[in-house]
Amino acid sequence: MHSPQPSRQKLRIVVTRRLPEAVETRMKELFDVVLREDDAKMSRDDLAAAMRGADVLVPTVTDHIDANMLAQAGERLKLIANYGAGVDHIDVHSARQRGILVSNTPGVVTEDTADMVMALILGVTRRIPEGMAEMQAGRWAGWAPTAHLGGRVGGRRLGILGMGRIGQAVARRANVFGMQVHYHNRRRLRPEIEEELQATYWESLDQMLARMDIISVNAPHTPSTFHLLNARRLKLLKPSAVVVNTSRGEVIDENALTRMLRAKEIAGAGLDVFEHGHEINPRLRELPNVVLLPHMGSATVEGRAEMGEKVIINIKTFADGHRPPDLVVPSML
Ligand SMILES: NC(=O)C1=CN([C@@H]2O[C@H](COP(=O)(O)OP(=O)(O)OC[C@H]3O[C@@H](n4cnc5c(N)ncnc54)[C@H](O)[C@@H]3O)[C@@H](O)[C@H]2O)C=CC1
Ligand SMILES: O=C(O)C(=O)CO
Repeated sequence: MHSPQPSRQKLRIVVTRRLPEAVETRMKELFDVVLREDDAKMSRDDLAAAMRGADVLVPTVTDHIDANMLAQAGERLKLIANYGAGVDHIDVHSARQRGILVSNTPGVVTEDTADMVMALILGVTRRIPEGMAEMQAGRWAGWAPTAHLGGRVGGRRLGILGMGRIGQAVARRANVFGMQVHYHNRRRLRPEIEEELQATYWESLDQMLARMDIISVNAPHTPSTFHLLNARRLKLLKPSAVVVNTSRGEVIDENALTRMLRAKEIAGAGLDVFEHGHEINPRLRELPNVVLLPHMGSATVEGRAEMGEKVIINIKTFADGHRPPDLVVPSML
């Protein structure tokens, strides 16, 4: 579909953030690459300039590449090789219309992010941050039969919203913890996978929400999932329910969730991602029944190195005139 590209050395690669050192070293060996000296998020103007000067841009989730930015990019940009699995910060449709390919790094983030889902579930249900705060403040007065009581996760009904790579990895873990796995997904899984995951499918998201003890959000942020968990749907949850989100903040109406947590209409939440990036609703920070993490679901040394390797493979394959293996096409979204 694309004419053969100029050789690797001739492609100018521009990276928007600092990447793990080994990844940057490998990129320098392989490509004509412009790396960052500092690690601040690029301003819109700097990002626009980076896009104009690159054959291949390597952005991250903090770079908002909308139709307007793409319109200013000029003719040079051919590939956006995203360092990350989620691509909701890139207007993939506009890129496609302009003949700019988009690739991402799926798969290598799966297990680490699923681990973090379990950490959030346990953190909220077993009240880990509250216990830690007590220890750090020197307030612990010793073991007591009625202190620090949380809820047992074994036997609880876990509803996974978005049963893709990460959702399925969460299901495997949840089975080991003795939870009952339920899911809602755009498409139902094949029977043999459902059986392996011991997962019950709900065609109706509303019906699933009303019956779950814990909800894990693992569907990507797309136009069809924006505020999928809106005030109306959040109200369907049991007051004892816990909501965990490691996908993207925009899938949940954060203000509605905050209001309901404050009113104890939802028992707790574990959030790794927020509706407005790192600007989180300040009221969330005041709540004891909430565990907040700074978007660190995929943050392992191993995972971040593998994400870099994936980016490099996508660029190399493209530079050799082939379709990048992790090409994102609008119909996937
Ligand atoms: N917190 C973190 O550090 C990380 C967050 N992520 C986020 O997790 C998301 C999911 O990643 P993967 O599991 O690898 O993606 P995936 O594409 O394998 O799975 C997503 C699933 O959601 C389903 N889905 C899409 N729209 C839906 C809808 N409207 N209703 C129900 N289901 C819907 C899809 O059919 C698919 O099965 C990424 O898009 C990214 O935003 C990914 C990695 C790390
Ligand atoms: O990969 C992603 O989508 C992330 O959010 C960070 O790893």
